[in-house]
Amino acid sequence: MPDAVIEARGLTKRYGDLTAVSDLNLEIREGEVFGLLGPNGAGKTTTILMLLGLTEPTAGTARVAGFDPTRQPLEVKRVTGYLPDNVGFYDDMTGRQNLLYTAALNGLPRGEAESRIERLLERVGLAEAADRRVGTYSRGMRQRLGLADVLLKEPRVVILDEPTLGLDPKGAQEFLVLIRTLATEERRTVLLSSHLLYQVQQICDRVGIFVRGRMLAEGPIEELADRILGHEPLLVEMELQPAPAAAVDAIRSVAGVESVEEDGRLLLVRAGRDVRADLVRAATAAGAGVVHLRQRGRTLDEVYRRYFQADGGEYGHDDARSPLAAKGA
Ligand SMILES: Nc1ncnc2c1ncn2[C@@H]1O[C@H](COP(=O)(O)OP(=O)(O)OP(=O)(O)O)[C@@H](O)[C@H]1O
Repeated sequence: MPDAVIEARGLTKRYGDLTAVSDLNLEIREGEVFGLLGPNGAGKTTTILMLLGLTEPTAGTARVAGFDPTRQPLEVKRVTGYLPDNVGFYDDMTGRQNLLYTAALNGLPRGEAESRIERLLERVGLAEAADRRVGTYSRGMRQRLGLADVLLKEPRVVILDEPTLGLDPKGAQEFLVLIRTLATEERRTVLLSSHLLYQVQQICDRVGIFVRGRMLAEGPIEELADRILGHEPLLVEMELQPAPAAAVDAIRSVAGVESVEEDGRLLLVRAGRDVRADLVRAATAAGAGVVHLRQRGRTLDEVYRRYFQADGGEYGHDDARSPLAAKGA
């Protein structure tokens, strides 16, 4: 791919017996937002550290803006802004002072630094809090200051590790919109990692699903859904109260319904087409009340779960460790 800004070929990292990243192949184009998605310990941070030249791969190669992170770490650093999952600032200094400090470290002339910082503080929504001590900032404000810090050197590539971690839903949403503009308005290339599929999928052009060091699938979310759920029947769960036997028979005879199973108080209806409206009509006509109806499958939730199951089913729906448990977080 000629215009790939981030590239990995067979990238592998082993720590003793543990393979943290296994044979990763990846190409991210200019102006693209790519989400590396997977549960804790999947190997996302290790991948990022290899791309930044902060840890050496055991095998394989990487390129960032044409540079080899292992051999040319300084060149990679010059064109890449990195926001780690735990960004550090001097708490006794104000937001503006922290940015001035970074600008000085990067050798930016004072006048240029001041005007750039003014614009960035405005952009990340910190203009009013700029002269407050960072120690008084919320997690969301620190993240926004982190983004301003990353953008100071106008990087071509922006890499963010778990950028929405610890943010409330509104803060996360605002921060994601800000990240999206880096690609859409400025053609920067963005790689972010997250275990919160629901949060980040909305701004990613493509995602890679990462489990135990391996990228199991990669592409736009809709394509992944088609690939894994493409020809499957729809599954609808219903709860009826009252639930006369005649209603279950009526549901069975709705055109397109392939099977009806009873699972406690739930009816699981499998169908070859979207039969939801017909199910409600049939049940109601037979004297039932529909108190719950939900379509299972063909949702992102299902796509994610299937990839984990395909990998050995480590995570179930109700497992607190499951990425799905964080849904809506
Ligand atoms: N320096 C190290 N030495 C030994 N093992 C390590 C080291 N760094 C990471 N690992 C292991 O490599 C695996 C991948 O870790 P990594 O931090 O890349 O995962 P992650 O997907 O970023 O997860 P998290 O969201 O928890 O940071 C984990 O099993 C981790 O324990």
